[in-house]
Amino acid sequence: YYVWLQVMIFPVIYNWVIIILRTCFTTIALSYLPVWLTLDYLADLMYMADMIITVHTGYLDQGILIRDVAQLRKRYLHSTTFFRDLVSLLPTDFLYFVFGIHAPLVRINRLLRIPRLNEALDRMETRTSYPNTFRISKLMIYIFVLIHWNACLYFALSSYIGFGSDRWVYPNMTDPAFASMRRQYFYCFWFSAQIFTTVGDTPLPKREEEYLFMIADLLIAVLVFASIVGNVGNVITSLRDRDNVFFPNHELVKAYLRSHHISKELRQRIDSWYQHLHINKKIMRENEILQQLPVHLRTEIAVSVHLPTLSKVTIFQSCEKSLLEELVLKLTPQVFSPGEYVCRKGDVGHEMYIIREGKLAVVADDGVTEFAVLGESNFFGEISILNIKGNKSGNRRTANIRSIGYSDLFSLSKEDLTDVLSEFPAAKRHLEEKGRQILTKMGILEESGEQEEGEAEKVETKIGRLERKLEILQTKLARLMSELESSHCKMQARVEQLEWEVAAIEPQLPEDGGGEREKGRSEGVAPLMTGDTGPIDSTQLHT
Ligand SMILES: Nc1ncnc2c1ncn2[C@@H]1O[C@@H]2COP(=O)(O)O[C@H]2[C@H]1O
Repeated sequence: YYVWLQVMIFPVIYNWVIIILRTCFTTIALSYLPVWLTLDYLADLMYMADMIITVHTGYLDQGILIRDVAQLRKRYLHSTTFFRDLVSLLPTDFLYFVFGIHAPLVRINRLLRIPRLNEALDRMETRTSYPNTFRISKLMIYIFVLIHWNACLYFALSSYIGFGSDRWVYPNMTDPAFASMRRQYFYCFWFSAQIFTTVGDTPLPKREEEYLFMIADLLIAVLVFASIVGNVGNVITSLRDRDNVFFPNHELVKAYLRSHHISKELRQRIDSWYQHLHINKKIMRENEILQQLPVHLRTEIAVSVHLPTLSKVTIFQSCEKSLLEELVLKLTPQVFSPGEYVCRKGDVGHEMYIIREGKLAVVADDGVTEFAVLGESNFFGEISILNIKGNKSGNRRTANIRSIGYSDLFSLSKEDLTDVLSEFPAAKRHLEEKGRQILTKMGILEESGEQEEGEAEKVETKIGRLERKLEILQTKLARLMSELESSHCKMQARVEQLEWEVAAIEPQLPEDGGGEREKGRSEGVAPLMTGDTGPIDSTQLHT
């Protein structure tokens, strides 16, 4: 349907441009008559096909897609669209027999199909990846059609007043320079464009008709001019807004730095950081941008953008997809400049980092000795946030990490990491193992801590086992309770039934039946009835 809408742009624009052209420029109309007639009927065929396609196009009714043709037909036939479509296809061409073939104005009803053009352009605008370019192009098309109509009307008015009768109208056709068809159209278009762009370099009108034409044109021109300015302004604003959403606002930061007399060197570093972001299209505020989307779509986007990076990270390679999906939404992009420290030894750790791009060095306190170089898909900063048992440095950073060039990292906060790892113990063990290796190498891992940890682990396993057993026992108890309850209910029903049966037998017993009963009682037989009508209770029955 979307493709068809795009196809429909052609016949609609054709009618909007050509009908008025042929009406006003009779030479153009008559010279290419066979071409125009062919195109006319081709456009009519497309109009017809459009009506058929509309009947077969489903629509959403309270979120449900209706595709039933009977329903679709009913809806279309009862709509104003159908009426308008029908009028736009009325065979007004028969009026050629009355007004002659040189009166294409009889087809003016074809212009009624304009809503189709608007619908097509609206849909394209929402789908295009370049909405601003599209908006400007759309505006240009509208302005072109407007100038074209005005050009045609100017030529028609000139013809009515008389070509060359004064300086304002179209020059006399006897002048060979103005006789050709192309020159006629281009001159009129140029004249009309001059008015609409408010250049105002047109000859002064002489007659009242000319004044009226100019006044109407100038009024429209004001609107055209305002809409051009407004639209272009909107495009510029939306481009700036987009930049401000994608990247931190540079202008604002610059103004702040200036007002606080920040050193030139630092300002330059900040400028080059901004430059790096823009040139390499490093979007810093992904989470904010995607915030407006529903969670499932946000996850899908984040997964498709970042999963390739995450799945290259060793600890996450063996992880389930669900862990990565959870993780991916919690990552915050960060960019570090050359020579900048990501973390310094002894600082309290609040987050760990995954390297997306770039190189970072693990450096000694002298800032020169490099212990290791970390590259793409490596991670660091996990030791201080994992609470590894026996880690002498506690929650402090164990090393200095410095960015060699520009480095593009993902940071993951301690809270988010703890959240995710609580559900994925295998990944936690993996991370801790790597941390422990580094700590052992550095000699800052207490053995007793490790043993303690081992014991703690054993206790944890035992607790886990006991918890599971307790759970099983609880389930069994619940089952027994429900069985007991159901047998109790059955018993009660049985007793009630017996009561009714006894009550039914009672009146038929012989007179001395009471004596028998007394006898039975004295012999120790449990009584079934406490009175003549009173019910027995279940405890009595049990005894
Ligand atoms: N020798 C090393 N090789 C690789 N990474 C290291 C080395 N030493 C420290 N790190 C990492 O550097 C990080 C500094 O902060 P953390 O102590 O939180 O966690 C540390 C480790 O992830």
